[in-house]
Amino acid sequence: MGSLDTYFALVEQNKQEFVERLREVVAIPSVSGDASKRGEVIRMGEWLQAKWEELGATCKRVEPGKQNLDGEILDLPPVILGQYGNDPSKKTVLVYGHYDVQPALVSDGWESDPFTLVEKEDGRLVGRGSTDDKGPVLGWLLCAETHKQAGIEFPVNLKFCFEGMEESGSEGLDDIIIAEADGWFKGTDVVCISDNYWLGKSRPCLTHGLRGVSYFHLIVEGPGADLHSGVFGGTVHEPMVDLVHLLSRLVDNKGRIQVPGIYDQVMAVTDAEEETYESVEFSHEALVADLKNDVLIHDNERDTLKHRWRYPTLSIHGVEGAFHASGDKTVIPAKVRGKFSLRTVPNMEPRKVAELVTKFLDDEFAKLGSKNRMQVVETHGGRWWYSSPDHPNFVAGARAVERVFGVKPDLTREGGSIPVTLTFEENVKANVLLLPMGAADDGAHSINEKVDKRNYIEGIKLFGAYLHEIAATDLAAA
Ligand SMILES: NCC(=O)N[C@@H](Cc1c[nH]cn1)C(=O)O
Ligand SMILES: [Zn+2]
Ligand SMILES: [Zn+2]
Repeated sequence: MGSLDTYFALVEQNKQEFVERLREVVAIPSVSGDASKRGEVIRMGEWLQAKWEELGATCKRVEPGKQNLDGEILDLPPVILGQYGNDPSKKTVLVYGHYDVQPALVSDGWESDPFTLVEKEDGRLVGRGSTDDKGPVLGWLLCAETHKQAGIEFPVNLKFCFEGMEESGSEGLDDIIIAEADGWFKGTDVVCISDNYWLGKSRPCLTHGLRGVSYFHLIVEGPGADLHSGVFGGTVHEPMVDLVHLLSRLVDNKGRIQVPGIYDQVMAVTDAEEETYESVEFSHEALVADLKNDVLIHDNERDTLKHRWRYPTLSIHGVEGAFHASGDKTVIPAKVRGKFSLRTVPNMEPRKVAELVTKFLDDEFAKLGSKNRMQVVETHGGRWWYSSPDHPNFVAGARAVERVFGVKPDLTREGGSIPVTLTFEENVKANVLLLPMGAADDGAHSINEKVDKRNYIEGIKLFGAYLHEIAATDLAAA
């Protein structure tokens, strides 16, 4: 039996133990966006470092500094850098993941406590972070542990970079990557990130593109304090009325962005690209089932995918300062802050996007003739990423998928953003492969987040198979 088969057999044998390990990490509520949970985020980073060190890895804990979260000054969670193996005759693979999670409350609609992993009869492992991104981050550790347990030589040198702020803008991480590009990350041959999802539920994929994000706040303020609508309605310019008007001008209800010039920067669809949509496994039927209702704009799968992968979109997220509680408060809010973001694609320039959006809103606001004050602020952003799926890193990933699942992977792009991907590619100067573990219906960021036990266990096998394939691949053929 080959060493990889021995590895697969041991992963199978350890299945239930691996579920228990996931239970242990899900139980640490490492919510980076919640100041009261900062200690838990740090504890999660320390847990990871300790486990890797027990296994024999060398780790470095890097402190990204401080953060001002709603007026509270907090320590940013550590970035855990690691090196497992240092054999000059082996290739070096750098893996990235995040150990923080999105907020989760039972009152959001969870069927059970989000931080207590529940194994369902249908194979779902339900818990916050199970798929995003604790399952994959733990998967790399279990892959290394299982090799050791089986007495199989680890096929590569593994470097890792695990952060605790991904769900809150990866504050401080870019600077660390740039500073360590010729330090800790020196000698990296390829990078692998497991932090996205299959296109459907049955066929694995390799991902070679991400959209960027440009996030804006649109602030409208007028009177010095909230007002009584019976006394002042109809006699003052209401900030909320101005804001609602401006937000409504940004995008139409077919998803078409109304900001002039936005589509000018978008790369045209080529014949070669058209062909790539033919073979992917994606159906509206499954998508509608996940959505629970048919709210789709487009009437065919290809257009839906194009609008997820390769066209820009604009979403309106919320309004701070508006009355939102139950009951009927007759208030005129004095200051409101609308939040929206654009997902950006090749070849959109973030600076140009901000310029176009700001000019459009300035012009629209001027048309209102309002005496309120309006301001547009870009609060955070990340650039799009696109890479060729022909690189040997992807060839190794595809071979690993075939070995574990017996099928060729879909080649996908992702509608979401992982800005750090481009930071690694540009600074570490190595090809990046996105190798997801979870399925399309995992519900990352949503209620009842899950990873299917099959994806989790086969994903751990996939990570091992990928590392063995990398060891056997001629990367110089790039
Ligand atoms: N798993 C990737 C992911 O969900 N990324 C976030 C990144 C982000 C951007 N702005 C705030 N977070 C995404 O929304 O795409
Ligand atoms: Zn994630
Ligand atoms: Zn996430």
